[in-house]
Amino acid sequence: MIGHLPTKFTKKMEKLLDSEYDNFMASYAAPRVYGLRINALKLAIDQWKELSPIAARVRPIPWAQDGLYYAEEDRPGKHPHYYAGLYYIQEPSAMAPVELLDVKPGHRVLDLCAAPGGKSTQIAAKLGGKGVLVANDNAQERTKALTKNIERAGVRNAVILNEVPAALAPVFTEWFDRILIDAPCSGEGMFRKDESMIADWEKHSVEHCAVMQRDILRHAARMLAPGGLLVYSTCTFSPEEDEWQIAALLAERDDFEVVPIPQRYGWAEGRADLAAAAPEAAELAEGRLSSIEGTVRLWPHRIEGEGHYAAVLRRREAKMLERESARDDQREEQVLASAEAPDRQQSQRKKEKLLRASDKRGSKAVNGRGSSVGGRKEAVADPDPIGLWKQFSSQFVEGTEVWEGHPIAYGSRVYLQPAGMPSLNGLKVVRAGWYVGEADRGKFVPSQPLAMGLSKEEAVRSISFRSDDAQTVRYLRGETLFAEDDDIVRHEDTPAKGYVLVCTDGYPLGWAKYAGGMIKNELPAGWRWI
Ligand SMILES: C[S@@+](CC[C@H](N)C(=O)[O-])C[C@H]1O[C@@H](n2cnc3c(N)ncnc32)[C@H](O)[C@@H]1O
Repeated sequence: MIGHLPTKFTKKMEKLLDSEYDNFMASYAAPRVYGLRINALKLAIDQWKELSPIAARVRPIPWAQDGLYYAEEDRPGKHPHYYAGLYYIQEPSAMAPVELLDVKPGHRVLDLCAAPGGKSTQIAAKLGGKGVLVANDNAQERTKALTKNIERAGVRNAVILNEVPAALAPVFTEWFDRILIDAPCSGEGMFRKDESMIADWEKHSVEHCAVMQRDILRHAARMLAPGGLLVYSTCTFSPEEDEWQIAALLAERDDFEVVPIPQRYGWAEGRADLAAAAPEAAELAEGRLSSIEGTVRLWPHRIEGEGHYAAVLRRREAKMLERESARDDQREEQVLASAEAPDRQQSQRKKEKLLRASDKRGSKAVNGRGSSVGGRKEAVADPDPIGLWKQFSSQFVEGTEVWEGHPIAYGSRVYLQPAGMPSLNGLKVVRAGWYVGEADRGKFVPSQPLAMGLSKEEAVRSISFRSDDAQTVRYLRGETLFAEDDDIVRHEDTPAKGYVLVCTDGYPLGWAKYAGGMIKNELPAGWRWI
């Protein structure tokens, strides 16, 4: 492995690490560690341990509340609990940034570079269903995995967008309490986990990444409410992408300050000495430059995890300082005018195209993915999808009257959108909220994300198989199952026939339709066991 590392990289690291260099290089020969994070939206670690065959072999990840190391041979991605969204498989160091973000239920949180959604699902668990998660990624293809991961985790209060930060900033100015920038980076910290990152590193230069990061940070700063926190993280070691980015932001924004991260778990402090070489460092007072020591570097030779960098920044309560306003606003407008115009025009053109396509089909949501629910035929436009949802939910779902969020319709699809969102007009919206289903020929068809976001108790009809029962995998493979009326858990006055929530160990996997002893599988093809 060490032999594959580019010389340019090893030379740079030698200079950076000095006496620690040999230990660092030795870490590439050490086996990598594996992590999963229990989804607190569904259950607590202790509850999962009672159900899981691998519970005896996991160990806590010190810096992550619900994080656990597991043994590679246990392959938790091949267990029904994974399909039920009981955990997310995530590299241990990658769990650190959200722990630093201090998310509380009720916050408005932006995950600006969110795909495939590891940190979004972690944020959602910390919100506990209260407040708003806006998960965004500028890569359309990657928002598919993001959406599926958020939906599998049973998140009810997320809006998923596919935008560039410049398009979001005017819509969400000073709107968020918490912002995470898990920035696209040169990925030097991931060389051990994923060797393909080495080829990428040689292709995408550190300088190119640094320019992108600067742009992302600048727009993110506009979206943070005074008093709010922003966490900036990368999985790379290059100072240009780490400490330099923080130096540049501090130089540009007097109202931002570093919140020092306590040195624990073998984490190392950020390198103010390296920040001093940033082009903007000369504009920084000594105290602000040295505050960059309060950021952290996670080195693979010091911890059980891959390489990472993280900084916590607070926007002070006071409004932006006078000095900044005139000159910087002018400059920012110029940057926006040049960067934003093509993006927004393109976004508007794309949206219009999607809406035209949607009108033609008369049924599809603005996400433009054109996927039908449950592999069925396309839905037929219905004049009142929200009315049909209300009717459906009053019959099939318990307790919706206390749910947060309000129904909105895009074509025939219905979403529950978190309260208080600004208008999303003009933005590329992948999910306008929790996608609960769609109207089709006067009926409401519940969605897979609705199933995943419910608890067993909320469905008026359910059936649960143990995770080691062959029926569970058969359901996940899309097969028809057989049962008796008495196997369907329901209220006395509810007939056995109809939609039933299929669960494993009590946690939802998807819908089926029960009639006369047959459980007809409604699991969409893309959600099946592979
Ligand atoms: C390190 S990955 C994020 C990983 C993710 N936070 C997770 O935990 O699963 C960086 C992401 O940033 C996205 N990205 C790159 N440039 C972006 C931009 N200008 N705005 C928003 N997202 C961007 C990439 O598509 C990529 O998905």
